[in-house]
Amino acid sequence: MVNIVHKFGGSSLSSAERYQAVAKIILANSQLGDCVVVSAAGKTTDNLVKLWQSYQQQDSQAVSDILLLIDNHQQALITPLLQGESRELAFANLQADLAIITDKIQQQQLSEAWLLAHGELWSARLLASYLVQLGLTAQALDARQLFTLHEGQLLQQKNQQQCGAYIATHCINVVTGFIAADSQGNTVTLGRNGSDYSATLLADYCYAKQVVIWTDTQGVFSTDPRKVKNAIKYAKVCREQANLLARLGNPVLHAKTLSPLKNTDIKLVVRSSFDCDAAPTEIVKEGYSKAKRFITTLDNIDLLRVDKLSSGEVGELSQLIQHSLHHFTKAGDTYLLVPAQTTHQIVTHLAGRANIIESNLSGCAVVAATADIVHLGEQALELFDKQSITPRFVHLDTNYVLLLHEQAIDSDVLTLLHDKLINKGQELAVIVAGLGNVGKVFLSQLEQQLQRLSEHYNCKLVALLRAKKMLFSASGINLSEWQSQWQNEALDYDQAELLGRLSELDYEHKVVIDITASEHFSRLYPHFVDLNCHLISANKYAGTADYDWYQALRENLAERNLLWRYNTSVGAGLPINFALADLQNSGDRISRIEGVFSGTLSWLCSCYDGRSAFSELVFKAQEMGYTEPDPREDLSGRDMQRKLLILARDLGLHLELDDIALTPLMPEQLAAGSWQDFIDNKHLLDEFIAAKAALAEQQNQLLRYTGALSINADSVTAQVGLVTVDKDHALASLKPGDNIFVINSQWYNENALVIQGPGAGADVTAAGVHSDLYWLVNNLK
Ligand SMILES: NC(=O)C1=CN([C@@H]2O[C@H](COP(=O)(O)OP(=O)(O)OC[C@H]3O[C@@H](n4cnc5c(N)ncnc54)[C@H](OP(=O)(O)O)[C@@H]3O)[C@@H](O)[C@H]2O)C=CC1
Ligand SMILES: N[C@@H](CC=O)C(=O)O
Repeated sequence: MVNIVHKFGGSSLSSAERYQAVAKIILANSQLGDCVVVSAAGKTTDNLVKLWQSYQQQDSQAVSDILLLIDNHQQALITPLLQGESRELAFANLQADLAIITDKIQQQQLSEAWLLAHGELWSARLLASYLVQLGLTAQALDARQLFTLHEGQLLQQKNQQQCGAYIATHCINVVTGFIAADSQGNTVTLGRNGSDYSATLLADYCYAKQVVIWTDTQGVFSTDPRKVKNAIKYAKVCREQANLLARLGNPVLHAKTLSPLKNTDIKLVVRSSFDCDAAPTEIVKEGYSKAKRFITTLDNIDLLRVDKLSSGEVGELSQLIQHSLHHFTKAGDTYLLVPAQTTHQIVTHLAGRANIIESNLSGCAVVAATADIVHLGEQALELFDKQSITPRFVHLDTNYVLLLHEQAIDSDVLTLLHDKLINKGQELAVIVAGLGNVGKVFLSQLEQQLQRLSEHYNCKLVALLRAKKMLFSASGINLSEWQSQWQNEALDYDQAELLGRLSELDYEHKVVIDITASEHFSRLYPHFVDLNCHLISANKYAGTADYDWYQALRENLAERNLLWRYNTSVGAGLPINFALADLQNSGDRISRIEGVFSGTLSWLCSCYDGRSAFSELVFKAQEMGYTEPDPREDLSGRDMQRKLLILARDLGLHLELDDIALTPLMPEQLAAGSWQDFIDNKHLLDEFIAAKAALAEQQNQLLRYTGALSINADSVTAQVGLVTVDKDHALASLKPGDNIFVINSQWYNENALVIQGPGAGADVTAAGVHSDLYWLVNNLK
């Protein structure tokens, strides 16, 4: 059974290295029975077209030059790819083909389509032989055996039978794109982008599940990414919009390509063969994706008014000029938008029924949801007015607006237009994990905050996750009644379901906000990144995971242009990460960070005076929401050790957690066992602290838990642990619960930069997570 039909265009096969890359893709993404449709390699079709023209002009010198060029090019592909007998056979076949072509030229019997077909034939033969050499079972198939047209119409039943007969289930079928046969067996071509069409036809005839168009762009973008740097690549586009874009001249997909998929469930995917890791665009059935916004530019366009134009006729004209055409009705008249170089052909064909209304115009079409289109049209006109661009023709339709002018739209104007019309329409899906102490406060402020953010960006809360349950609503959870929605609709927590739901989310951006304290959840970050999610973490586990994992995560994020904020993982809401980033970005070199980085330990040390047991204070700190879910994470010094590691890595240091020396604030035997075991043995903690405090008191000193990171030219040292300080020391008067970060750098050398304030607590931490979300939204703008 055919599972996938892959299609590789000419640029994907332009060199021997590209063939190798394509073979790798096939190896990784195919199973036996799948089809691979190929175009002519690199510039082969252009060369064959030149050969045809030279033949027609009877320019024999040019004919032999081009034949030599073609021969050399094919040899340059065959030589490095094939070895031994298969290389010899490929050379022999090529020479035989060139001899027949030469013979037909001499006999004046050359036909254009037959000649052009060689490009695809050579690609299919070479790729199939190369796959066989790599150990795969593969066969090359000539699509003239599969697709027959009679008077320009596909013979559907016959073609389906032929596909059934020739497509083998035991091998990879490498099929020539672009070509078919007529009912007499003569070669015909399927026109511009014909190979894409071959792929979707084949998928339809073979009941394939999916067509993957491997190309040199990464997918379908909101506008031309070569002209607008921040063009958005969409993960999903519905067929109706893809069709409209194709008719309006968007080069990624041709309207014809989509036609065989009508009324089928076949998935169409556009992927880059040059960057296989890049997320693709999926073209989905109506209703499976929300309408997106696009600006597609038009150049050298003529506008014709045509009497009584039927849709069938538009198809015929499109076939005639080998180009998609768009027609529309305005005030009872039918208009046709045509590439200026084809106007003559069309006007002649329509024999007096077409009038040229405007010629040689440029402009753009803004495509969007019906509800937005009037507003977007007005905004576009306003912007053009400011740029002194006067429209010659404007047409507002249900899901697009067409604006044609004399001046071409340069990339500066297109960027402005894109910022104004497209970026504003983007949506961010917010997924919140963790509804504990901090998460609940964060959520209680979210409705108001999303309102505020909506001035910059549309954000919707689409998922809430807890340890055992999760709630999804792709269209947005109503924040004023999320509790009842949770009660009625929350599902059992299931990791596969969670990842599946995230992958289905049809938003321009997604962010997972991790307010759990779960190491297991942090281990899902690479999956979230694969699903194109930005990350915000209050959770410290990912930032302190082993270095290789951490580094791979960072690299994956960077490759996908995704952002990761984790300001609250150190110092709760204090802007410590901002400050360090700022200093480094301004060229400063940080040499030391020291201080108190635990709200819990700060509060415990400051409040302990021996009058109440230390363990009672621990329970109080837990109640106040300062501690980690298991307060031993704080008492062990581990939480503070994690914070120092996060800061160290932010300074570019390649440290692991255990590179930071640690002395705990509790006896070692309390670390093991359950929290109840700890409670049962709390006297051990009380005695441990009382003894330390008494010793300190003898020196007229106090207990403090501090950390320090020192970076010298030849060494880095880092530790967290219990110290004693004089009663007049700055740390002695630290407000209970406050953190303090004392930063020395090249510029803050003698006189350190100090950041101080509450370092734990649900309110400040939730505020810090909101600050990260605000930062993210601003950076998405
Ligand atoms: N408290 C503070 O002052 C500060 C805390 N932080 C960090 O914020 C995070 C949250 O702290 P806090 O709110 O106090 O912790 P809580 O223990 O109060 O809340 C943790 C939440 O995470 C949920 N959870 C646990 N495992 C998973 C999982 N696998 N998937 C989804 N949800 C899960 C829990 O679910 P359930 O409700 O079902 O148990 C709970 O809702 C921690 O990482 C902490 O280090 C950072 C700065 C300051
Ligand atoms: N338990 C932590 C909370 C913040 O990270 C602390 O006390 O600092």
